[in-house]
Amino acid sequence: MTAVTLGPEGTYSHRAATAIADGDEIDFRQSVTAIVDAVARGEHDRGVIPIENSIEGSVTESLDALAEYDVAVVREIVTPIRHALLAQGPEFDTIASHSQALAQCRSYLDREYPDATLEAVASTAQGVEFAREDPSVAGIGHPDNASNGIEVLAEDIQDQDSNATRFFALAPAEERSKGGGKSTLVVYPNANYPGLLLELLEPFADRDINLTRVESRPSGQRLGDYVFHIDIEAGLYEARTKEAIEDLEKLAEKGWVRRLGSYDTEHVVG
Ligand SMILES: O=C(O)C(=O)Cc1ccccc1
Repeated sequence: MTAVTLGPEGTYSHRAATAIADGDEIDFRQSVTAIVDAVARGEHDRGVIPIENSIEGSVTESLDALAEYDVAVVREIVTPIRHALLAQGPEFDTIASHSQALAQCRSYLDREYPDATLEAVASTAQGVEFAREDPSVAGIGHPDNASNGIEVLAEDIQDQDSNATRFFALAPAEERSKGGGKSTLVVYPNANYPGLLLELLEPFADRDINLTRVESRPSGQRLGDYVFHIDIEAGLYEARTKEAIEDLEKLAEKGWVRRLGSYDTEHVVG
């Protein structure tokens, strides 16, 4: 098996991929969309992408890629995120990291480095690479990225100690599993009328199925038109889930319903 995740080496996504990869070869891409594309094309057996953070919320590029490409979600990995400030030394004026990491450390950065320029780059490890090449740049990432001239200037700089991120392990669409305690669906109703969202959620409430997440993302078709991402606490194999999705499909007859798959949550210590 081969896996693909966000690079370069040392990203949080890489750490999550390593935790589930069983020694498999891991390849890297510069964006979440490129990872999902590689799995959809069958270039890799597994892809690991960040989905949601406890401080900053959804990784919108991931949600949009899951609505666009036909892939399966086969595992969910939750891991604590503890950020360090990494640089060649204290003389830097720019802090480069993934937009989620910059946002997760907003209070610390405002307090300690109010004059620094914040630069969003492809990943945390990419920011550390830039810091390795340039003493005027610092990165934010996992402290294990400190090596080859980079030191840890501060640890645990995230705004909340409980900072955690959910990652999905993706597989080609035909490997979709119906077994597991949770499932993810993407719904595009292609309609807009009073009570639509209420109607979309009723099939689950009526069958006592708990929702763990509802997110709306613009469909890109027109302003005010949305795709909904729904996580439920039930497996696709269950009769109540099948019935709820049949109701959902009737409501979304002008659009579509995609079952991304069922899985169990795995907690991995960072
Ligand atoms: O850039 C990384 O290291 C990633 O894997 C994305 C990310 C960024 C911040 C917290 C969790 C995941």
